[in-house]
Amino acid sequence: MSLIVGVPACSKDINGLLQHATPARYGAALMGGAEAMPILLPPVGEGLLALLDRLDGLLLSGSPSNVEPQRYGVDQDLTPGKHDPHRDGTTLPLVRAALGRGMPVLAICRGIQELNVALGGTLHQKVQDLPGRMDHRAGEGTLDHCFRLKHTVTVSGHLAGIVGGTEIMVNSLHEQAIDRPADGLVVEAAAADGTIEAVRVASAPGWAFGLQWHPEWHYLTDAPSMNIFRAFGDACRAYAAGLKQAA
Ligand SMILES: N[C@@H](CCC(=O)NCCCC(=O)O)C(=O)O
Repeated sequence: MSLIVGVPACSKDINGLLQHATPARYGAALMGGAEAMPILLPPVGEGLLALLDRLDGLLLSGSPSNVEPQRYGVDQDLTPGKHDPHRDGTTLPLVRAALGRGMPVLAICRGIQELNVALGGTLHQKVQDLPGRMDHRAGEGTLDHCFRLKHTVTVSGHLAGIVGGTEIMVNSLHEQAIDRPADGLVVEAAAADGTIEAVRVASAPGWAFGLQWHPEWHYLTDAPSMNIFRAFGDACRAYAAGLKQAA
């Protein structure tokens, strides 16, 4: 039976109509890399938790929108107008519930930021404005340019075993990043400027990682990216089998 991985959508105004959407490449990487079927989850809030029994994994995708700062106790909003409260109101409770039941979670870019906030951590709102930090934004140009492998990250722990090394090149398309990691998160990748690039949810019973970069963009041509999706698919298969055994 096919694995089913939930992908919460963003709430976007497209041509004057409120729509639920996420880039198709996340589903493509789930099918091609994890051998799982993606199912787009509308960002309708906590009611979505009722679907968790039907899912074998959860992928939190990237998005140009930022997590609302008041959700991590910060009043000053440095990116007004760049938020998606419907998505925040869905992904934060959803990822907590998924982690609690040991469901595999792969959180990418905005996803790692949601993961951290959901578990009680905080974010930098404009990393490029911090002293000593690189500009982690994509810059201008074609999509291939924006998603190019841009800087190295030093990888450790379980993730180093998954990607097959302790130093890899990653793309970089973000202005926000983890400031204070939530309790229970283990940092397993960092950029040379100290920016946290990956975490493992050590406090979760299941396979759960957050990545600040986008492995879905390179999953066909970059071994670390493919390894991440294969490991996620293996974790989802084991989770699904375990639930069947438990049933
Ligand atoms: N908005 C956050 C997260 C950035 C992010 O997810 N970038 C990817 C957007 C492009 C895409 O997914 O197509 C931040 O800026 O830190």
